[in-house]
Amino acid sequence: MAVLVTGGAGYIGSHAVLALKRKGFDTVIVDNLQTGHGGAVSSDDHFYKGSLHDGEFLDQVFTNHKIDAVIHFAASSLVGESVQNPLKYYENNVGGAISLLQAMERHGVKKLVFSSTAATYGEPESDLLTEEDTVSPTNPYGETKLAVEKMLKWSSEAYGIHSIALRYFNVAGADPEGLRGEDHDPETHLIPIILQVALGQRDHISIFGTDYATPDGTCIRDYIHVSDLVDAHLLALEKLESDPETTVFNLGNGQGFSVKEVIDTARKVTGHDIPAKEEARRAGDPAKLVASAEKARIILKWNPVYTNLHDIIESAWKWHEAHPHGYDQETRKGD
Ligand SMILES: NC(=O)c1ccc[n+]([C@@H]2O[C@H](COP(=O)([O-])OP(=O)(O)OC[C@H]3O[C@@H](n4cnc5c(N)ncnc54)[C@H](O)[C@@H]3O)[C@@H](O)[C@H]2O)c1
Ligand SMILES: O=c1ccn([C@@H]2O[C@H](COP(=O)(O)OP(=O)(O)O[C@H]3O[C@H](CO)[C@@H](O)[C@H](O)[C@H]3O)[C@@H](O)[C@H]2O)c(=O)[nH]1
Repeated sequence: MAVLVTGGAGYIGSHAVLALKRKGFDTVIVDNLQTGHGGAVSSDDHFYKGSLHDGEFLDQVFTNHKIDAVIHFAASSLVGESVQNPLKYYENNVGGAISLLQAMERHGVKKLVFSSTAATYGEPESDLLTEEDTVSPTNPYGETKLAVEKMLKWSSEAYGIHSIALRYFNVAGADPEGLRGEDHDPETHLIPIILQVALGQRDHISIFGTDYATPDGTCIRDYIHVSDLVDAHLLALEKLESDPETTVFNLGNGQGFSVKEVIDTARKVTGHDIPAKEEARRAGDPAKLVASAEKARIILKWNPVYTNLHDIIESAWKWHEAHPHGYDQETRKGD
């Protein structure tokens, strides 16, 4: 029995594949490499290059392998881009999930773990967001993820496809053994951009907005290490095995850091100056997103290891120093 990982050549998906294999699972990867990398796939992986939108392609994958469960990472996932091009997000995230669920239904696969997001909440009504808080996204990306969560609820009732949606807060860091890391092109995420400045690949980091209602005026986010994050997926698979209830969990560290605090911490980690320029707000950004992950800690028995921002940035820095051009120089498979 294998776990199908959609988006398994992407940042988080490739770390999940490693974690699954380290636990002895057989894995199958589906990815169209629109933002993923052949270099993030091992030569011995079952890798299918193609799109979720292609039902016949998915049928082939589900026919070739006995798939027991799916972890669905494949999506478009940039807040700012989603405001500029919302239909791309509805097409890829909602359309892709529909096509995947239809294929699962055709092939009798009943377990799904879904990458959802803190962006489903919108402007928070409380300091620590729980799964009970109001969901009211401030950007199309969050809307599409919320739409999929709702589809999953109805698909559970109608087709018996049970799922766990994991609402990630801001994911950062790299595989502790250095085998995978974060490489987006163009990079838009705060921590890797800061590290590109430290590497001398950019002159400065832009701080998007200094007039938010936060202590230093910059946005606050809850950063979570990718290894801790993927561990929760394995626990979610176990939970679906023993108790197939469709539900949602937050994944974060419960501690918020402002953009300025992240830059300061990166200066300490890297020993570089990292010049910063204050600029206008980026559309779609809520002021503050910090998780209560109590539900995951209690029910999934999830116990994150990297609870310190310094350690998370240090782990990302090690990968960036070792791979200053990301996966570019590395062997690609499946191109
Ligand atoms: N990075 C974060 O901080 C964060 C936070 C919350 C949620 N998420 C979610 O986690 C998931 C993974 O994010 P990531 O940062 O690894 O992004 P990523 O862009 O690195 O990975 C996404 C992968 O999916 C593939 N893909 C996209 N559309 C596809 C399609 N139609 N068919 C086949 N493959 C397709 C891409 O090629 C890529 O390899 C996404 O669903 C994202 O919304 C990420
Ligand atoms: O050059 C930059 C890049 C980002 N930021 C700010 O840094 C914060 C974090 O931004 P970023 O790293 O782009 O992450 P988010 O926009 O918070 O979104 C990430 O985190 C979400 C969960 O909170 C996920 O759903 C998204 O997929 C993922 O991209 C935001 O306030 C940005 O405005 C800057 O000030 N300068």
